[in-house]
Amino acid sequence: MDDALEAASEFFDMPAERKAAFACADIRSPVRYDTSSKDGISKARSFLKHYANPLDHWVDSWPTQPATYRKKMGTYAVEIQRLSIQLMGAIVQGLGLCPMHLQEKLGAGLQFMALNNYPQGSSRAGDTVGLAPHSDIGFITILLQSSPGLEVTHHDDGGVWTPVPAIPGALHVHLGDHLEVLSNGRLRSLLHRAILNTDEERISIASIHGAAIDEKVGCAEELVDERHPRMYRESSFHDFLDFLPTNVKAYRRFVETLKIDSA
Ligand SMILES: O=C(O)CCC(=O)C(=O)O
Ligand SMILES: [Fe+2]
Repeated sequence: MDDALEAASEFFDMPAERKAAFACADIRSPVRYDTSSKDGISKARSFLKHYANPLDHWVDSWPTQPATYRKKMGTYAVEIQRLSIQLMGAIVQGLGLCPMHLQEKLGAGLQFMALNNYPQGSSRAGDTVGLAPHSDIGFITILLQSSPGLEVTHHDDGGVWTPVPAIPGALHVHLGDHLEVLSNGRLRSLLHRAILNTDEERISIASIHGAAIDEKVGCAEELVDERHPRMYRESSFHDFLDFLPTNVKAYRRFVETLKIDSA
């Protein structure tokens, strides 16, 4: 975990032109660096996003500088992917589904990593939010943060934000839109955001785990019955990417757009 944060930090410390080599307007690009977001809120954040599972398929597109990047981030990615499968096994079992449900699909599934770099914030400039509220696609997100900044809200809390402490050696795990769909609404995806620290810059590494890029995710049949009608249409990660550019002005969780109108 320390090595992963160090690799991320060394990447962001590189001169702007080196990092700009990974800039790409196409959100489907396997590697993408940017210094701004389209939402008009997450202005201070810069990020590097890339796929990671299976590692040997993607690692050749990763940065070669800093020299240890591929080794350090690759080791972290493989361990986190393994952890995601263990956690998903427990979650699936907790839903009363067969523990083997999804195991194969997850092994060949999506691992999408977002390395985020937030500068030190200045409350005087009113610069407090580093990343606007959103939920993640995928089943679960495993997040590592160098210092506090992640905040979460319960759906019924009316916009009360709770900071997630940065405990050394701890990972934060939250649920994504596709787990809400899979569980037919028994679980809900988590709205979260990042705020800027006034005393230090911050790095977070979010690893999103889901079904393969083109695989449609729907409600588990075992969780659909007369008392629990199917609540969501099926969708893939690709469908999510198609939706993203349309979700700029008035943000909606992707999963909201999948709801089947029960009327
Ligand atoms: O920086 C953080 O703590 C949050 C990052 C995040 O939510 C994301 O990359 O999806
Ligand atoms: Fe997120």
